[in-house]
Amino acid sequence: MKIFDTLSRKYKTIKNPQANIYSCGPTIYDYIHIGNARPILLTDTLIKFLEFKKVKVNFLQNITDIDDKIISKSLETNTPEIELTNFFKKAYLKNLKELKVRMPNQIVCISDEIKLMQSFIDNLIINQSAYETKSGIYFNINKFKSEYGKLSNIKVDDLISKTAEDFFEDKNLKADFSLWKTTNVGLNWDFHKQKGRPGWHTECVTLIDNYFNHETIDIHIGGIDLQFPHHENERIQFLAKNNKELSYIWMHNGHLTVDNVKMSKSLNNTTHLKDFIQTYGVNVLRWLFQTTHYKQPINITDDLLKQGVKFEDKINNCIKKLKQWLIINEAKVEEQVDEHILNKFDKYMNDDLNTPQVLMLINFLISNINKEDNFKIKILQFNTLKIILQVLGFSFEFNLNVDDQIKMLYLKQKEHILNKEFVEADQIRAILIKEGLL
Ligand SMILES: Nc1ncnc2c1ncn2[C@@H]1O[C@H](COP(=O)(O)OP(=O)(O)OP(=O)(O)O)[C@@H](O)[C@H]1O
Ligand SMILES: [Zn+2]
Repeated sequence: MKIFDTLSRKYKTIKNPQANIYSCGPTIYDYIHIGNARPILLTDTLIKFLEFKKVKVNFLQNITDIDDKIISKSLETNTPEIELTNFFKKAYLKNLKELKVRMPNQIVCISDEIKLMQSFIDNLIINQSAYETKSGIYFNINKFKSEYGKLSNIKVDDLISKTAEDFFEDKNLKADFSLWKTTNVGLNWDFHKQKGRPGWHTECVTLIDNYFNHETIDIHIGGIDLQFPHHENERIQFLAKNNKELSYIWMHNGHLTVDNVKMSKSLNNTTHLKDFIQTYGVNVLRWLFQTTHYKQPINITDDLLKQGVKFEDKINNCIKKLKQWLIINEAKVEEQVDEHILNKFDKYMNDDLNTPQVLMLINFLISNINKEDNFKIKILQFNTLKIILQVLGFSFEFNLNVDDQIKMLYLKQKEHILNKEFVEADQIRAILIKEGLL
């Protein structure tokens, strides 16, 4: 499969029978919003497709439960950090369940691996890629001037004038980022005779380094806003410690926007995922993300959401009609699939997850199924549609088998309608709606 790699700015191919994948998880100081769900569902679609292709996936995700934003929220709301992060961790895991994602093989909270981070940092100090000052421990960018900035196409000299990293007098270079912050505010640990906590970039890279045995992973995923400084800083630390690339492919998703502005907590323009799911359901969200190539931004509008609801209705109606058709024609469901269409699906997905093209294929299949009279072709196409929808993570009532009693009721209801016995027909109608046949 071909995927665009942000580092080389080229398409790269995933060929191995096994893939190690890391996706930056959320910082848990609030409910996640639907923008945050974009990298989650991108990772899910990618993994479901790779597994469909029989690739064995090992997927690791972190949960950032040590962070400045968490400390601020804890102070603001007068809630202990641990209470706060426990609450939002539970909410996050519930979100993953509701999204019906392929769960990570491991989910690791940063606070459970502080020792690992300390030993990772010690490694960098020993090989002079990091240095200690009063305010903390910093990465020594001077040592990697030719490598640093490659992922985000930034030159170190430009960075020094632009960087937003806090400027501490005791850093060698303004752009040197912190691996460990000396502080006694918020949760902290003893390290090098000072109290402090790890920096965010070190949190992620340490997990990757440890859980994937210091080897280059296959795919690293995250939103485009993380490309710099977060991913740049992850990459350079891994390179400094292991003298290898962190990831073979860096995959970045575009933003979900509102009025063409990034959906973001700090801008107060978010819709919490839990609220979206309650109003629209997960299928509409998956559809929304698949309408556009994952690298492109998506601007969310009421009109777009209406189209998503229509898409879901269209599939539900197709399934209902097919069930009715099977009853009337006393036909049995068969297993065959349309290999030609599946090959097309494969081709589009192999092409850097071209989901917009796959959605067109789905629409084509639905209209074919609806108008097809030939029993074999109709079922063949439905089976193919079902596989495609499942790989894309959609949930529908795919089982076409109908209980004998419900079949009889359906036939009876048709008879009542024919005889103009509308009261009786309506009574049965309510049952049939409940059973998903009407
Ligand atoms: N509007 C968005 N569209 C797509 N992806 C997003 C959006 N906002 C955040 N992400 C992604 O969600 C993931 C989790 O990020 P993180 O927890 O750092 O979010 P965040 O930066 O706190 O969100 P916010 O920007 O709202 O403060 C990251 O991969 C990030 O790139
Ligand atoms: Zn990360």
